[in-house]
Order: sequence, then C-alpha cells, then structure tokens
Amino acid sequence: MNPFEALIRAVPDFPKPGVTFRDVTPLLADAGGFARCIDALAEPWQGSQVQAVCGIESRGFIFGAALAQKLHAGFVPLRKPGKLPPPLVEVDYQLEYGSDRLQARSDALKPGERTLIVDDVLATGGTLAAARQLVGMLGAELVGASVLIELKALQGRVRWGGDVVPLHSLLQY
Ligand SMILES: O=P(O)(O)OC[C@H]1O[C@H](OP(=O)(O)OP(=O)(O)O)[C@H](O)[C@@H]1O
Ligand SMILES: Nc1ncnc2[nH]cnc12
Repeated sequence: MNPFEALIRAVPDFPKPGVTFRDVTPLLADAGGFARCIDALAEPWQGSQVQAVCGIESRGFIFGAALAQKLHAGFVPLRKPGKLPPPLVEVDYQLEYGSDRLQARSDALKPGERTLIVDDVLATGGTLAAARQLVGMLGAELVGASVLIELKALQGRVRWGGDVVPLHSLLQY
C-alpha cells in the first residue's frame, strides 16, 4: 500500500452526488506523514534548479509553500478572483464540479524563471492547465508540476499533454 493512502479520507458524494472527495486533512494533521509527503513531492525535482513554486489556492498553498522551502525556491500564490490587487493576469477554467478563475500578479514571476506548479489533486486537469497558461503569460520557464493525488479516471494527465513537461503524482486512484 502506498504510505500516504492511509492518511487520505475518501468521502462519498461530496461536494455533490457521484463525486468521491479525497480529503487530505488527516495527512496534514500527521506531522510525520506530512513531512514525508513534502520530501516525496520534492524528490523528483532535486537538482532541477527550481527557482519558483506556484501553489494553487487553496489546498495547493499548503503543499506548495512547504515544497518551496524544501527546494530553496520562492513561493508564488495563484489565487481565486477578488483576492489579489491589480495589475493581474488571469485565466478561466472548468472544474470537476463547477468553473472558476485563477489569477496571479502580473510581475509574479521573472522572465525565464524556472517554475514548478503544485496542487493537492489532479482531477480533470482544468486547474493545472490554467496554472500552466498563467506561468506562460508571465514569461517564466515551466519545469513541471507535482500533485499529491491523481484521479486517473478523469484523465487530467491527458489534458496536461503527455511527457513534454513532466507531471508527478504521489498517489493514484
Ligand atoms: O483537475 P481539476 O478538475 O481542475 O480539479 C482539481 C482542483 O480541484 C480542487 O480545487 P478546488 O477548486 O475545489 O479548491 P480548494 O483547494 O480551494 O478546495 C483541487 O484542490 C484542485 O485545485
Ligand atoms: N474528488 C476530489 N477530491 C478532492 N479534491 C478534488 N478536486 C477535484 N476533484 C476532487
């Protein structure tokens, strides 16, 4: 069994019927499990000279900020609407259970800055694709993406576009 699996709670029919919600809060509450999770998320990127980690609001902030520290990189929040002051760049996207918009400060990344995107869950891949678009609009160099959980049936990896830009997940369902 994957060492992190026991720390993820499956909640049926949340937030709407037919969705099995993968709750990461038991993992976050487990000091050792959380630390090992950040080590495992960082491992593929050691030596990749990551300069900036973009974390996606809100659960992506938790993993992204810890991972940025581990990789000695800066942290850049990609936020939902109404949270960041202008000037901004923004992208609209679809979710497994709705639609949303992601925004970043228009000078959040430097041109060519080696950037990693981090989130907790890859579902349909809409969020990660929007984050990737934002990184491109900011002129940074995308090194890859890391997620804790990949929901394979929703084929987010297909949307990410194969292996040209690496995408790592720790746990697959
Ligand atoms: O691959 P996708 O279909 O785009 O879905 C994945 C996204 O869905 C969840 O975010 P949510 O918008 O529920 O926000 P939260 O982290 O604030 O709970 C999750 O944290 C990912 O960001
Ligand atoms: N099934 C799911 N569980 C947790 N977070 C999600 N984000 C999108 N789908 C999700």
